[in-house]
Amino acid sequence: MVAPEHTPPSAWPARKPRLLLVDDQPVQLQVLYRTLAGEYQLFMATGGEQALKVASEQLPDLILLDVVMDGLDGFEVLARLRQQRDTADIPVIFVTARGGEDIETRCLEAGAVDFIPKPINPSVVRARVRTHLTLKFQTDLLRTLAYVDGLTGVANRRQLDQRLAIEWARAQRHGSALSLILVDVDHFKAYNDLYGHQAGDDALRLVAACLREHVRRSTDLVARYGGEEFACLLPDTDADDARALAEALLAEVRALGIPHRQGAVGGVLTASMGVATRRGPAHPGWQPALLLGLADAQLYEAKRLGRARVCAAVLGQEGG
Ligand SMILES: Nc1nc2c(ncn2[C@@H]2O[C@H](COP(=O)(O)OP(=O)(O)OP(=O)(O)O)[C@@H](O)[C@H]2O)c(=O)[nH]1
Repeated sequence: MVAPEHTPPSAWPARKPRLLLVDDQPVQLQVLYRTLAGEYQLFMATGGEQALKVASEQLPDLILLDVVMDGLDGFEVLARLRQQRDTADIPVIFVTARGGEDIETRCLEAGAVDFIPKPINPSVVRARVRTHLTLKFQTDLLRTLAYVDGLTGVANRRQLDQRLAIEWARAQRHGSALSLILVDVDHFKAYNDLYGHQAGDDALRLVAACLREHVRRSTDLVARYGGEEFACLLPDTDADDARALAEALLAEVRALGIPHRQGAVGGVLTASMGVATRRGPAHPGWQPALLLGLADAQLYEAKRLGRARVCAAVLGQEGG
């Protein structure tokens, strides 16, 4: 059975999808507006520069872009959208009067997902917009499933490994600092045994949210590293700052006040932290695994010394 047109496919978000309509002729914009108003949240631009500005401010789900415009034309706008990280993946449908024979091919080769000829047929526009939004939202969903931990909503191990490789290469290139905090919940097996697996899951969600709330720089990453273990990747963060942050996280996790009768201290759930920092000039033999290994060794040391504490070490020359 075909779903009625007003039933959004399941990958669609609960909010109204956001469309940016771009045409330098107000009459054409109005036609598009009348065709799509109601079902979508619409933004409009009457030129290329304005389109780029609105796109980066509003991050629409889909852009309907006129090809022939004064100033920046549609091809230039699309090329610039692709150069910006935030707008690079926004699908674009070109809308244009039939030009030369190869215009459709040119539009698709430039990276547009589709091409709609003017004068537009409203039901064709609505159908194509719907199709491309569905593809876009399915892609978003797959990306989320591939890179986000299902239980806690923070990054998963795959995302951590990829970001660590990127940040490691950057730190080596610039000789900049890169820190990693491994956070492991203390006596978590006992917690599960005492309070049940469901309560264990809830506790992991609370700890993840706590880490995310306090690891705040836009370049930082909080990830679930394994069962009851998390990682905080901190680019451009030297040993002292990383240690201070780890101490703060230690206090914040404890301050959650999650009761744990067999916890390490104070009858509440705590975590141990292992911190590793790389600094100074690049060393050709160094690999990201070295930073992970060092953080892991520090975590082990924190556990060995009685848990609910921070241990830290540095990879690289002193004062580098
Ligand atoms: N509820 C829940 N438990 C999990 C999850 N992942 C791992 N665990 C549990 O976490 C526990 C980890 O136990 P251990 O590795 O022995 O560590 P621990 O009991 O925390 O002891 P220390 O780390 O030495 O303080 C195991 O019982 C796992 O089953 C999860 O997603 N949900």
